[in-house]
Amino acid sequence: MTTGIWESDDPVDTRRALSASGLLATFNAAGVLEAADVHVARHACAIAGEQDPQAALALALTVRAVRHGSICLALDEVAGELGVAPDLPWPDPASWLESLSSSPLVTQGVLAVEHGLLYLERYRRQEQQVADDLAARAAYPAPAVDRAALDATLARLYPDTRYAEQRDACAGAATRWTTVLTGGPGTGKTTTVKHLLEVLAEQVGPGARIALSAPTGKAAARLQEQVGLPAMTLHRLLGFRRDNQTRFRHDRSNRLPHDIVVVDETSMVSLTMMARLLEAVRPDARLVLVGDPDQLASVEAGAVLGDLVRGYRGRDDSPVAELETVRRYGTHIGELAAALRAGDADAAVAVLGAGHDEVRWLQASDEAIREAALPAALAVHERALAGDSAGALAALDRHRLLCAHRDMVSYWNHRIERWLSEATGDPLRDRMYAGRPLLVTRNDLALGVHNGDTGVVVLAGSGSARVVLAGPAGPIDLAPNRLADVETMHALTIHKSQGSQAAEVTVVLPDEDSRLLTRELLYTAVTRASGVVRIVGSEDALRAAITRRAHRASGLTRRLSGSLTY
Ligand SMILES: Nc1ncnc2c1ncn2[C@@H]1O[C@H](COP(=O)(O)OP(=O)(O)OP(=O)(O)O)[C@@H](O)[C@H]1O
Repeated sequence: MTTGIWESDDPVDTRRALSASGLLATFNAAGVLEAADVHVARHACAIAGEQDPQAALALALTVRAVRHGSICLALDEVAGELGVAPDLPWPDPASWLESLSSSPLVTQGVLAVEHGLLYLERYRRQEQQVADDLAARAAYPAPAVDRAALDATLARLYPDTRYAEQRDACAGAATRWTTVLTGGPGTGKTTTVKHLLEVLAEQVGPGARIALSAPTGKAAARLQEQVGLPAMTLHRLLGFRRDNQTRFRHDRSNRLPHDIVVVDETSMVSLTMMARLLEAVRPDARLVLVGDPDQLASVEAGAVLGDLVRGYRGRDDSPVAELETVRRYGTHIGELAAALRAGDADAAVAVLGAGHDEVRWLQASDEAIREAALPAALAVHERALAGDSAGALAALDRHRLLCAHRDMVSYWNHRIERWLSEATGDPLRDRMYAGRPLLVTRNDLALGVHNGDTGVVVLAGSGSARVVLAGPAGPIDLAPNRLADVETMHALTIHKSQGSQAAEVTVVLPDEDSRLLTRELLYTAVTRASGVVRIVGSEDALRAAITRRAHRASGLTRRLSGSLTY
């Protein structure tokens, strides 16, 4: 019997491509390919005049790989990696690859084969561009450095050797055009960014133009709050274009004017965005990429930050500065995060089982979730009814309930609304009830709101409902009917929580056999908490999460560590 990733006998399942035949139909029926993969492959083969079913299968699997976050596909590994259906008619990898090299799909620029890896040509080009731009930045004549000023400033910021890794990171950023600053929670990334900006602004001189940026509105708002300088989303920095979703106003022919560009939460930057950023930053501008490579990668394809860290490892000229020492002493969240990063399940179980107030482990029950989530929902509701926008937004950040799966998010959203209604006596009949926590799910340029922004419905003085969103430059107040794309946020997927933090976080683990349950997912969830983290789930689920890695194939690490000269 074949075991698919998703299997369905339902004839109206939208993942079934009913018009498919041959290999594509077989792999679709087995749950390996979804309808979208099949349709793209069939369409491209028809246009290119490719009739070989194995070539169509290779293309469909590459589309599938990109859909799952990879940049490319290793044909010799795909069957093993999927771990499914050994009795499916997988072609022999060597002859499959061989025949692909002369496929019209390759000669007509749909697919590309490089070093045994299969790419959609667009992603191969972007990956090469990222490697080339980084190489060009490294080869550009090094910035002129005022050594005396640098040494004096570093001595003032770091009077002793306690923060040597931060000092080295600042010194490196002064002497290179590109810096990749990495570290887990509480290792001092924010403090280092502040210091590094001081050092770089002094080196550039009066009037230095600084851009602070992050991939999401929420992350940009947090960066601005922490650093005390205006920050914006990467999309805004690069300049939205209404006519094109993946191109920006600033590019190679219209570079950003800034002398210093800092990007926070770089783990969330996709390959496409990194390519756009690198082509827009002037070669003689300092670029500082900050992030935690152990977190979940971007929603779109690529895990660029992790690739950069691995690709530069061991190179004398590496621009990577790793902060390894946790500076928030006594934090058990830090211990748990370190255990997760190291993949040490026993250590994670020990920290969680020790009964610390800061890190709690609860068996799954409605009561556990109710106790964790209801007080925060009540606090938001109370402030919202009082018309206190700032208080409601602050209460919103007190607690996050995080789940792996979207269906669990809607389940808990309904449960919490019911508990809230019972506790307050408010039937919450109105869709936009006071205290409804909101997550924006689509950018709206006209309103200045971004996918990922959070907010709350607040009762205004007139008694009418208003939506108040936490924007980078302060609260954004809107009439509810102006926001079409919002979801209730009593609970949130871990993916959507990336780039945000809350004082308390409750993580509901899915079943141990959930394919979403990976070390990166759990690590990302745990590191969203600044004060208290609760894990709700079984030991089996916890251990399964720590063992399973989120793998994203790309050739960037090899391009960076390979034969390229810098
Ligand atoms: N050079 C330093 N001097 C004094 N205190 C420091 C220094 N570096 C870090 N700290 C302290 O350590 C703590 C963590 O630092 P910081 O907030 O910069 O870390 P972070 O990596 O940005 O954390 P997070 O990812 O959780 O936001 C803070 O309380 C900060 O004040």
